[in-house]
Amino acid sequence: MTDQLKVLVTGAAGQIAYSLLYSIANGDVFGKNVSVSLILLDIEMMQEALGGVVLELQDCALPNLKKITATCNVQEAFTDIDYAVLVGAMPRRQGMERKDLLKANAKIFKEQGKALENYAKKSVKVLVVGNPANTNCLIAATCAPSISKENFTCLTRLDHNRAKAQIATRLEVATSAVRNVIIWGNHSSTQYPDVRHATVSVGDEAKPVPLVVKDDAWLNGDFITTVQKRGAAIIAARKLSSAMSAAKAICDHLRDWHFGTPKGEWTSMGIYSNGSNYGVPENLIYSMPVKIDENGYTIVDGLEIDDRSRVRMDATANELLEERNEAMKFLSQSD
Ligand SMILES: NC(=O)C1=CN([C@@H]2O[C@H](COP(=O)(O)OP(=O)(O)OC[C@H]3O[C@@H](n4cnc5c(N)ncnc54)[C@H](O)[C@@H]3O)[C@@H](O)[C@H]2O)C=CC1
Ligand SMILES: O=C([O-])CC(=O)C(=O)O
Repeated sequence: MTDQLKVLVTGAAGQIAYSLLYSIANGDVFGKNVSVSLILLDIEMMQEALGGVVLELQDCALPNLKKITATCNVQEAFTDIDYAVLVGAMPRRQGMERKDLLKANAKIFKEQGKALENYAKKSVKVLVVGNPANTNCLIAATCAPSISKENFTCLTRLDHNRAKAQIATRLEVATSAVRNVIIWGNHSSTQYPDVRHATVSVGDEAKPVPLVVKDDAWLNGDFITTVQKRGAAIIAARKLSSAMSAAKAICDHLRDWHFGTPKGEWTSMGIYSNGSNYGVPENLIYSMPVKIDENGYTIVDGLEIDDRSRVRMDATANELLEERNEAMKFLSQSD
């Protein structure tokens, strides 16, 4: 494993980045034995504020933080990077769905896909956070054809963590006792949070979540809608979208991708579908359960899908197909 990493964070003057950068720079994500060069990209207008973020990072006096580069220059930002954490994008406001952001944000991911193609290492690992995350990720991957599609992922770990926390709260157990929830599909209100294969530790035993919860009406109803609508609930309360929990989820996603998932556990990531798993159409970024080791991620295959799940998984795929149509129209109309 390399002992030096170049990590790009876009939207670096924004609110998610403010909660994220310390953890990356402190070694909580890539380990304490790795020195990190942080590249912070934001638009020109935000450079003064970004300068303040740099001052604060310096003042943290972190031993692993080798270098900080703050820039609005895309070529400088993307050159030779190992990780691209693409956060920079417009957030939604109350009353919007995440797909309403596609028009505003698609051009960012087109430009950054091209920058990945032209300047990044071919082994770069890309995490798209900016919404609509799945379709922005597909745009970036489409614009970077020489980089393996497997290297493009989007963040659904926040939804995964939300699902886990809902179950843990309901059962009054630690979140660490709940394993193997799944988020299927789009990071949107059509996502399907699935606990049919999840377990909860009771004493020394891992028991199926549905057997321990003993309330299928809740599991098929309020549990699902709470997770689906959690982002909107946070916006309604804060008048700003989630940032602390989003940053934590980004760290979880990156750490698992870098070091692997714990033995016996999977996680949820938005990944490229080649059409071979769970009836998900080809050429979508769709959230699925994955296990990760030193060879990369593998989709957890062979889980039984019941009729009710099938309907939910297809509904979220259909929404992604609609978003893809809009995105491809945008790509073909713009140069
Ligand atoms: N996938 C997920 O689970 C989540 C996704 N999000 C999304 O993350 C995105 C960022 O959210 P916040 O940090 O709260 O927004 P924010 O508005 O606080 O920060 C966004 C930053 O991106 C910058 N930016 C805009 N265009 C850029 C470009 N072309 N290159 C580099 N930087 C650029 C802005 O200047 C701003 O500083 C939003 O789209 C939000 O909806 C938020 C929470 C969870
Ligand atoms: O809801 C939003 O717009 C922000 C987000 O993606 C989330 O909190 O999951």
